[in-house]
Amino acid sequence: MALVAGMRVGSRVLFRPWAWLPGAALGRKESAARGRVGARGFGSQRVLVEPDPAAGIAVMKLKSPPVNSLSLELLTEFVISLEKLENDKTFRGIILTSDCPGVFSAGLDLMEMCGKNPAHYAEYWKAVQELWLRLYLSNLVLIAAINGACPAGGCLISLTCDYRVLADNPKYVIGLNETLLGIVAPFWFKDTLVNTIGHRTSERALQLGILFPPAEALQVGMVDKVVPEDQVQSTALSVMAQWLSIPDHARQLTKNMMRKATADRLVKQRDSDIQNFVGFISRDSIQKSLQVYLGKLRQKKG
Ligand SMILES: CCCCCCCCCCCC/C=C/CC(=O)SCCNC(=O)CCNC(=O)[C@H](O)C(C)(C)COP(=O)(O)OP(=O)(O)OC[C@H]1O[C@@H](n2cnc3c(N)ncnc32)[C@H](O)[C@@H]1OP(=O)(O)O
Repeated sequence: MALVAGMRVGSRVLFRPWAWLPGAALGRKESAARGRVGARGFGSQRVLVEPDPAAGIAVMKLKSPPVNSLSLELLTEFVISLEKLENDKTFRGIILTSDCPGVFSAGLDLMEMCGKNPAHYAEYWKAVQELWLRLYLSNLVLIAAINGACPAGGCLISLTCDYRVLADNPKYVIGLNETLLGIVAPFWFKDTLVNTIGHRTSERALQLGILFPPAEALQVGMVDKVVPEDQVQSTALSVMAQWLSIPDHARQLTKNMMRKATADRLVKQRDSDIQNFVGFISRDSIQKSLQVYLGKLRQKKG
């Protein structure tokens, strides 16, 4: 077996880019929970996993009501489920979707970024980085079945997937809307977007914080297919079949070739990226902006 840049070619699991990342190792309890997934569903409180070993795929459903905001707990459970599937050779692909009606994910949990201390912000940001790195460089085919609104961090998660299917509902907007909150998308959010929709469209979308409705999302390439709501899952399954018809080793090496440089940019500066986040989010002006935004979200109801 040849070794290419740390990847063992000839076995199904070609690369585990996170294995050497600081802080990537799971604790003993979590490690013990790993193992073969088998045919029964597994998962955790916030991440449901429905395996189909015969097909070599699993459907992963985010289930953190009301809006799948990416709390520290959800991020942790997400990473654990992902690693379980990555480590089980039965699985070649994951369909990522939501169990919360009308929302794929509301993005990063604003409560994790408001009124906490620097140590908490650092821990939180490290978890956000970790999930992005694992998703972005995953060996598995990832298909996002986007069955709800998909702003900011929710959009980022979908952008790490190899293919995005969006339900045709005008409420299901998608984009990196950070500027609308008075915050700035970090460089690796930006890079992920640029790699998907190109520089000029990203520049406009990021500065204006555009949340694209389905037809526009399709037009700019933010998603690959828009289908009626009741066809999202079946479309994701047929797209998956097409991607799984490609030999794993060739597809995985190609994916790595396309994505590694982008991931490496973050890997090389994880600590400084955490420090930037902590410094930025701790500013009084940023805390005020987030509070105002949260207030508007709550008022919307009343
Ligand atoms: C000098 C340069 C330095 C650069 C350094 C850079 C350093 C980094 C900078 C920081 C970057 C940080 C990046 C952040 C990315 C993000 O993901 S931020 C999150 C953005 N998310 C949003 O804007 C979405 C907000 N939510 C919504 O729009 C809606 O909730 C929805 C469309 C998703 C769903 O609508 P609906 O079904 O009507 O539900 P709601 O009634 O609105 O919400 C229910 C409930 O949930 C609460 N909630 C909603 N979103 C969030 C969230 N993201 N986090 C926490 N909580 C959320 C909402 O307030 C309601 O709560 P209550 O029931 O009222 O208590």
